[in-house]
Order: sequence, then structure tokens, then C-alpha cells
Amino acid sequence: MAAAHEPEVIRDKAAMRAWTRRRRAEGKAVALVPTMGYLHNGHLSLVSAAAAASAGPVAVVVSIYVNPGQFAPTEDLTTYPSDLAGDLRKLAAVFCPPDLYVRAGDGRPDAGSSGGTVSCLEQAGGGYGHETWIRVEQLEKGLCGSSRPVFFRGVATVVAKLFNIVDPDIAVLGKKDYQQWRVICRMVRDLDFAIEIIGSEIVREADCLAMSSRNVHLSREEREKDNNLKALHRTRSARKNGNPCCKCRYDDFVHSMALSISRSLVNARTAALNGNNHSQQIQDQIVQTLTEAGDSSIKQRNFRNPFDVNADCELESLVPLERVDRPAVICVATWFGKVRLIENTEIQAPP
Ligand SMILES: Nc1ncnc2c1ncn2[C@@H]1O[C@H](COP(=O)(O)OP(=O)(O)OP(=O)(O)O)[C@@H](O)[C@H]1O
Ligand SMILES: CC(C)(CO)[C@@H](O)C(=O)[O-]
Ligand code: BAL
Repeated sequence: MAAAHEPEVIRDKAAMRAWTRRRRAEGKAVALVPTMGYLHNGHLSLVSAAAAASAGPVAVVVSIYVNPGQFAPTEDLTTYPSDLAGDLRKLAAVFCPPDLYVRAGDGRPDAGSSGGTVSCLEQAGGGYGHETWIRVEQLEKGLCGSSRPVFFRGVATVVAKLFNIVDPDIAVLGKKDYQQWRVICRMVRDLDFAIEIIGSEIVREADCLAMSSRNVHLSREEREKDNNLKALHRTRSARKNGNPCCKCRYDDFVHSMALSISRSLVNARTAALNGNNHSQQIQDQIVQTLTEAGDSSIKQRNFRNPFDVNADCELESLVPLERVDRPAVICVATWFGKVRLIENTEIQAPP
């Protein structure tokens, strides 16, 4: 969806509040789509869902802010992709604040303000002006929370800040980030935000890979930086593992491994719907599909923390289930080099 005219670009909090007041005075509902930019069609589907979220007129604003509070110092804050000029061409109204935090470095060591938990905000030394964090205590623990220790407190906090600044009636989040969506729903319920949260379906590439800003790091250019890996790939016949994309193009190879995530989820879902509903078996099957996706020596080098498979979780609480005998979600996370990709599939009506 391209903007037909120059987008309204709002950079500071007071102007954002004034924008919302004006839209309300015009009789419109206000819908917020929070993002970190580098927009793709998955993001734009959230904008469409926001525009259609009410029977009456809706003013949609997309926030673009790469939030240092949700990245640990070991994570990819500094390499997170960005293209603000390109993003603005796709939108009608954008809130892109240069910073959302009070910065007041006081020279304290990097112990963080939350029991030693340190995000890039605190590590930068200027984050001590901010010391209030929201924790959705149980929901934030498993799945992505177990490998990204500050992620959900950072997400919940920045989304609460965005809610307080934008003051929307509606907010749309993608189900690709399934746990994030559930965490925000729970925060809204528990803290009495008067905001309707909409979870929007996963948008995929033609080949089924879930769209994600970080997919750009699966490109040939990025991969070719790792000459060793490329050489290794050239000298090994990954074709022997039945990899259809592998014709000595490293990017095809990694891409096909990435595709194995969605393939594994389709197979798992089919099995569960056919009554093969033991979580452990479903999980084993997913790991097998991912394992078969490529040459194991490349995979050992290319995958950190091999696979993070959670077959299956109860839909809202995300509590692990032994069997898919009630509505469930199967979640997978894998590392491709420095990129962590996540995917999931919901099973709303198991047999
Ligand atoms: N393929 C997709 N389908 C549906 N929603 C999506 C998709 N990709 C992202 N979103 C949603 O867009 C919102 C903003 O996400 P974000 O800006 O982090 O993009 P992203 O593509 O998820 O990036 P990342 O590579 O960091 O995971 C989130 O609510 C996210 O769930
Ligand atoms: C919700 C969010 C915008 C908070 O920074 C981010 O986690 C994202 O883009 O999914
Ligand atoms: N899409 C969620 C943002 C993140 O991974 O940091």
C-alpha cells in the first residue's frame, strides 16, 4: 500500500498527542501499528487490518522505533536493518521519534536497573534516566523469553510508552511474533489499557518463508562475507541430502534451510490434525525436518543453539502441552548465522 501523498511524519511526543486529538475531533478512531521499520508486506498487512478494524473511519499511524530496551548487548541492535526513506514512501502517517527514553547517564556500572538484567539501553550508559520496566511475569519466561532475557520486558515497556503517547483505540500486532502478541494482550488486560488488540495473520513469501525484516540478512551479499562457509559449501555436496535448492549457491542453500522451518510446521500441523498429537513426537518430527534440510557440517557452523522447538503450547497461556488435544500453537525458532528466525502455526480445532 503506497501513500498517495507525502506522509505525515511526527517526530516528537507532544506532536503525536496533538495528532491523535485532531483525529478524534474529526470523529475517527485511532489505530497504532508498532514496528521497528524496514517495512515489508507483513507490516503493510497490519496497516490494512488496522484500517479495517472499525466500522467507522480509522486514522492509522505506524510507529518506527528500534527499541534499545529490548535488545541485550549480545544481540543485533547495531545491525538491525533500516530504510526510513523507503518506509516513508509506503505510509500515510508515521511516528518516528529519535529517542523514547530519558537519558541521564550517571556513571553507574552496567549492572542495569533490574537485578543485573542489562539491555542496550542501560549498556549505552545513558539509560539510567529510565528505570521503570513492565514485566508480564509468566508469559515472558518460555519460548523466546528463555533465549532473549531482556526482550519481553523491553517490548512490554516500550509498547506501554507508545500506548501512553499515541493513545490509540486499536493496536495491531503480527502473529508471526506470537508470544509478543500474547504478552501485549496480557499487559493490556492486566493494566486496564482501553485498547483493542488485534492479532494479524502471518504473511509469507511466495515460497512460504514468513516475511521478516531480518530476512535481508539471508541475502547473498551478507552470506558471501563468510568466505570459509562459502568454500566449505562449494566443496561439499549438500545435494546428497536431497536439498533441492543447493546448486553451489550459498544463499539458495541457506534460504532452503530457512524454508525448512515452514515446511516442518506444515508437516507437524498435518500430523496433529490426523490425530498424531503427542507433543514429543511432533517436536521430534520438526527437529528431523530441520536436521535433514542441509549438510550437517555446514549446519554445525551455521546454527547456534540449534533449534528451539516448542511443540505445543496452550494458545493463550503458552503453557506447554503433552498432547495437542485442545487449541494449541507450535513455535519454532532457529539461528541462521547471526539471524534468529521465528515461526509458528496455530491449531485452533484439534480432532
Ligand atoms: N510476516 C509477517 N506477518 C505478519 N506480521 C508480521 C510479519 N512480520 C512482522 N510482523 C509484525 O510486524 C510488527 C513489527 O515487527 P518488526 O518491525 O519487528 O518486523 P519483523 O519483520 O518482525 O522483524 P524481525 O526480523 O525483527 O522479526 C510486529 O507486530 C510483527 O509481528
Ligand atoms: C512491538 C515492537 C515494535 C516493540 O519494539 C517490536 O518488538 C516489533 O517490531 O515487533
Ligand atoms: N519482531 C520482534 C522484534 C525483535 O525481534 O527484536
